[in-house]
Amino acid sequence: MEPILKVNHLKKVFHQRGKRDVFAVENISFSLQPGEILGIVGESGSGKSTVAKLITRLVDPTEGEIILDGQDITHLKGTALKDAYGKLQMVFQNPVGSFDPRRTLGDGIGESLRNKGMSKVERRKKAAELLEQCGLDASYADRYPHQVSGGQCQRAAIARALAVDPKVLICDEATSALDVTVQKRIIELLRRLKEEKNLSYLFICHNLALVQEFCDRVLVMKDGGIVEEGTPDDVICNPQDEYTKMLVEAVL
Ligand SMILES: Nc1ncnc2c1ncn2[C@@H]1O[C@H](COP(=O)(O)OP(=O)(O)OP(=O)(O)O)[C@@H](O)[C@H]1O
Repeated sequence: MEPILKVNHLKKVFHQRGKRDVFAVENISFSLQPGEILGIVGESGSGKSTVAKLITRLVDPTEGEIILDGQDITHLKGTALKDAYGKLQMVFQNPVGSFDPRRTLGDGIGESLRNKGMSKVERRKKAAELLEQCGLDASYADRYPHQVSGGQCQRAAIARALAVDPKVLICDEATSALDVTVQKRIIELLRRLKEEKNLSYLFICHNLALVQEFCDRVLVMKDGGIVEEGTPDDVICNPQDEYTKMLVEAVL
């Protein structure tokens, strides 16, 4: 099967004026299959978020290529990049901060549909539908981000990500700010949506237990590189790499 996302020899060096360069991501390659949930773990600073930002082109790679659904998107710009990004969306750790505080959740969810030429009425209808798919009553469309709980806001953020019918969701610590029960419900929601919409997830998470429960495969990152890769049972229960062993022991 053709991977839905493929990353080849990706590298990112941050140049900082008057300071040493930061080698955040060094020559990493991996692929994500359709319908797969691929976890990325690693200690703080190992480069996980930079990988997400490179794939979503929030930052430009120093070297390497990013192939999304067969298309090389590494150097796309402007409208071409926007079009390609209909297939890929991101869900962040802090849902409240990811919405404009002066606009309702419904407006936030409908924003990306405006570019598709949808009328205001159609956008409202679609936002309500998406909220319901994500387990929230349609009336939440009229609430502001500060008027909902963290879990509800994350559901709205997932609804917003789904508005453009993506194929891949990148979840960067998407459940880390939520308490354990809410986290569990968001995971259940992501599981259900994956089946219903045939999504693939890149799931960046420092919680190894959650990765073990949720992911099909996991990459372990250290100092910008991948040091181990395999099923969560293999990597977490039987780590081969010394760093992975240390990471697993640290949470036991
Ligand atoms: N814009 C930037 N400029 C300079 N250095 C950066 C920049 N963004 C990230 N870095 C550095 O790149 C390295 C990787 O950071 P990154 O945020 O990808 O790590 P992470 O594994 O996601 O960490 P965490 O789990 O704490 O979020 C770190 O040393 C970080 O300080």
